[in-house]
Amino acid sequence: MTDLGPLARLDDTIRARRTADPATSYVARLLHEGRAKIAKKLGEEATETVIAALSENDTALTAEAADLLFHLLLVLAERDIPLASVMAELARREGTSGLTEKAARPNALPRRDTP
Ligand SMILES: N=c1c2ncn([C@@H]3O[C@H](COP(=O)(O)OP(=O)(O)OP(=O)(O)O)[C@@H](O)[C@H]3O)c2ncn1[C@@H]1O[C@H](COP(=O)(O)O)[C@@H](O)[C@H]1O
Repeated sequence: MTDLGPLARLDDTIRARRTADPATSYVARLLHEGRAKIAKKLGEEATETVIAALSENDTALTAEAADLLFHLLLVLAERDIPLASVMAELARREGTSGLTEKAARPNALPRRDTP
């Protein structure tokens, strides 16, 4: 099973930094700048992750994935959504194929594999 320890620890650190001095804490500074700036930052990191995903550079993709997770935790912290809630949602989905779930949606159209 994946060790979520470091992610949970980082989440605790981020939430503890909410009241830190923006002059000495990146987390505090970004939170101080507000929701729009944090969301924009997450978008930038997502784009950088996509670019890295399309490259053959595993080191770059690993680093961008870390940046993306870090900024996602910031977005959640700013909204006061516990990481545990996201984990619980993933646990709820465990064992349900994405294909099965999608087909069961109201108004789901039959899949067309050919154009
Ligand atoms: N994991 C991280 C982490 N990952 C990335 N970053 C910072 O996220 C920022 C954004 O990355 P970019 O490459 O986009 O930086 P940039 O281009 O200079 O950003 P912009 O000027 O475009 O806004 C950088 O300053 C990185 O250093 C992080 N900053 C902090 N942490 C963790 O958060 C903890 C608390 O940090 P502070 O709040 O700074 O004490 C640290 O101890 C770390 O564990």
